Amino acid sequence: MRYVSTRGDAPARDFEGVLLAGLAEDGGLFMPESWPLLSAAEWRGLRGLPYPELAAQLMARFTGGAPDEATLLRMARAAYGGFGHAATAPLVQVEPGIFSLELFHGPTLAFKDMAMQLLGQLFDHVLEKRGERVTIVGATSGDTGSAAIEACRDRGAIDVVILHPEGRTSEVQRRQMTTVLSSNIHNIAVQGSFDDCQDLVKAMFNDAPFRQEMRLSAVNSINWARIAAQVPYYAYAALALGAPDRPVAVSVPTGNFGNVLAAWVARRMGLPIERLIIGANRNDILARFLAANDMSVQGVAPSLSPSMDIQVSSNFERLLFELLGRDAAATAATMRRFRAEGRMPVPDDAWRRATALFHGHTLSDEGTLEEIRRLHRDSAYLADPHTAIGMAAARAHRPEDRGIPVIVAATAHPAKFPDAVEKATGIRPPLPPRLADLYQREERLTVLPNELEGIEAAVRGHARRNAA
Ligand SMILES: Cc1ncc(COP(=O)(O)O)c(C=O)c1O
Ligand SMILES: N[C@@H](CCOP(=O)(O)O)C(=O)O
Repeated sequence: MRYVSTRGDAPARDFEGVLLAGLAEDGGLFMPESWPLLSAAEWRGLRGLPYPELAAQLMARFTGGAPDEATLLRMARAAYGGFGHAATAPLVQVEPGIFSLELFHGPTLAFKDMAMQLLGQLFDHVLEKRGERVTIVGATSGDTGSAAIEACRDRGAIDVVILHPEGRTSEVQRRQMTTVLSSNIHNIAVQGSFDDCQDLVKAMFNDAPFRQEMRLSAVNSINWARIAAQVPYYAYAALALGAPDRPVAVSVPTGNFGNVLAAWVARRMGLPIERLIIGANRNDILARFLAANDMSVQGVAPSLSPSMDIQVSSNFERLLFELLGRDAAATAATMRRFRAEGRMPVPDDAWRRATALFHGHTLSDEGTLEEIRRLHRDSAYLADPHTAIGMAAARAHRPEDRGIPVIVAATAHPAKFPDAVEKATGIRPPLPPRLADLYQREERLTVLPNELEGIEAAVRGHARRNAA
């Protein structure tokens, strides 16, 4: 299995090369050269498998034998063994035809653990095999950071530097990152937005000498391995609801477009996912694109669902590449114009193809609170603000055929956003016992302006051991 860049000007790599490289050298994102397709019989054969076995079998379709399936299974068992639910990702019926796929039973209480716990194992395996070290630089609006930190803390061959937007995460999210005092973990609060943090990360990757010197690697969903490891949970839910013999729809609260892209990949692999519904908060660039082919950046505004306070959705480039018929030169030119002008010129026929499958829905903060309240009142279900947006989007855009169930990605535990949940329901969800003293723990972080030079200097300081 080989991977190519969406911008067509970087060497193709194998899975392990893609894992370590993160972003392609031409600034593009890696995509499989061709899609692994499973027959209906093969999908049926996966029904009822425990989650780690399913994950290992599907990941093996992307690794091309390195790592092999037996190694992947060992990793998946280790990755998901510590989850707080025996099913790993339980599927809960919330109302007729609408199901919550709970992806928040991992150590940091958000869906990021589903991929990141496996990535921690993968990095260890590949780095040990090659006798190499890496410096992981990541951007977070709150959840990727803590999941990466938890997965990589105290690992000998990895230094981790996470950038988060100062003051724009929930307190629980910030503390989950900054209270990990392991010597290989470093948190930088950037005076800017998540988009600024993500730009800084991409700029570090595009600075070739720095990238080489620091041996940079990525844990954001720009790294294909993240997307691959998010595919199995959609298969797990769809198979449980009758796929491949029954179509399903999926609704995903969306920011960087990684999670919904993983559902799209599952469809590309042959699962009958009939509709993909995107929930957005006021930072609704994707919903505006779907409604009117208006992909224009308007500046990031804080909301009650801070993990989705994103305007530039990195993974959209992967869908664009497909919509443009895998024309890498056209993808690169479109991305250059988007960066220069803040507006993405998507050809009309490509936009129409996107709208045939994707539906967008925007919810205000008031609407989010109302949805949390409604879910609690009508279904006795406590949802975090991100999940609530996915639920509202599912109800608004579910297929007309009510026999098609909608799987809603429940992306965070309500205890990560206790203020919003309490405001809506009067209930303050408690943190699990292992995090009960989170508010008393010592924090360590550096606050820096949104300037590449200073951030690179900080990364260099933290990652000295990696210098070539
Ligand atoms: C809780 C939560 N929900 C939804 C999202 C949006 O997911 P994605 O960025 O993959 O679109 C995020 C951030 O990624 C998140 O942390
Ligand atoms: N919401 C995310 C933003 C980064 O997304 P990623 O999927 O690209 O890592 C976060 O919580 O950090």
